[in-house]
Amino acid sequence: MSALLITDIDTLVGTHPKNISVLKGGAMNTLPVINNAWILCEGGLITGFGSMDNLPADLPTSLTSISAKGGYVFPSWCDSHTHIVFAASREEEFVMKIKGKGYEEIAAAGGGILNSARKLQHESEDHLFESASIRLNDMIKQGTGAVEIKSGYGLTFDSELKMLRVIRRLKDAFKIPVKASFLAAHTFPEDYKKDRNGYIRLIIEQMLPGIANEGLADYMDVFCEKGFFSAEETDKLLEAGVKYGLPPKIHANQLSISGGVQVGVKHNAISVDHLEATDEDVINCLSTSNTIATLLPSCSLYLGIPFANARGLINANVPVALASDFNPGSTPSGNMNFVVSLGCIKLKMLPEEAINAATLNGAAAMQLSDVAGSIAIGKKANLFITRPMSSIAYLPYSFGQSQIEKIILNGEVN
Ligand SMILES: N=CN[C@@H](CCC(=O)O)C(=O)O
Ligand SMILES: [Zn+2]
Repeated sequence: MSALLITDIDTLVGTHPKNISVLKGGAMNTLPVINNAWILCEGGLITGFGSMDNLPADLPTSLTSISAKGGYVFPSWCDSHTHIVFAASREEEFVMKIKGKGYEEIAAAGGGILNSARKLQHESEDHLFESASIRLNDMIKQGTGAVEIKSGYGLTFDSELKMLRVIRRLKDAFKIPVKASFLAAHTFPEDYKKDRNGYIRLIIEQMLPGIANEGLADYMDVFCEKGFFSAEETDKLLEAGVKYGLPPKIHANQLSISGGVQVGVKHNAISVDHLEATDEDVINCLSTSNTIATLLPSCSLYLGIPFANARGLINANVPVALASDFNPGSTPSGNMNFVVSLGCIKLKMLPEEAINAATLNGAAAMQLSDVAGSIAIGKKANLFITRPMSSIAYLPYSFGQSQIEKIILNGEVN
């Protein structure tokens, strides 16, 4: 693999000191840059960067050199919350929503997650891998360079493991870091609607040991929400997950104050995600923890539900991450450029805050801060080069349009 040198970078963005793994509160507004810069990648890693005035003379002999032609270079987006393994789209529900039906109503009528679970049961592992690969390639073209993917459309022992095996294949096949979350507790399958404890036992006594045995998951996820899993049920599930070495990353407070944040924090969740419903207790609870608040503004936009209180969280010194939530029901989009724009437009995050939330804090929400999320020596050389832009703020400002010209993965132009 030859080394890659990128020169003539108008602005190299996100040159945080390597020891900073997550940004909280006021620190989220600090986005260090180098103007008129170069960056060197060797062996798939960032091995040097600096100002063009100090371009080293002793460069590797086998070197590919490209000019950024006055564009900006960013660390790739770190999308820490997705559900991209699914069997089929759900545009029939999209039309129901246009006609006025709500997310909970559609779910109660057998749509929603159960609809996706029905569609996934008979889908082959190969087919799921192929369709998820197409989605992941699209996301990479839009600047994503690290991703978390959830199970949760299986809801049976075989189908949950099938989903997790697909995620493992994605881990092996793609050049970007991929993390897997086990989300059998996404909803109660039809057969267990009247036997909730039975399903929880199935997860704890059969699925978790099976998954641990094959090393298929990195995290335990639960949809803690009215009509789905209660705080008490979530507590039990997270405790079991921790016993099998799976730290929690959970869905909390999407539709109501569910108690999920408090339960997540109790079990040292890496992140609690959604938080469209938030009150003072939730913010206070997070502000005294190390748990990241992962906000998913594309979901709010698509479902027409409230946007999370990013300002309240940042003001309370909580680390905030932004992610896509790409899934067939509530967010059929994995475009992180758009997520960053929504972070600014609807969550009132400053461009620097939104970019940090979608890079370094996204990496932290996948425990990947040592390899991704900023421009630092030794991190993976997953980057994107933009067109020339007038400022950093132009990126989220030009919403719905891509400024990305080139994708670099593992130090190679893609
Ligand atoms: N809320 C739970 N899970 C997904 C939606 C799943 C679906 O509707 O298929 C989410 O994060 O939005
Ligand atoms: Zn989700």
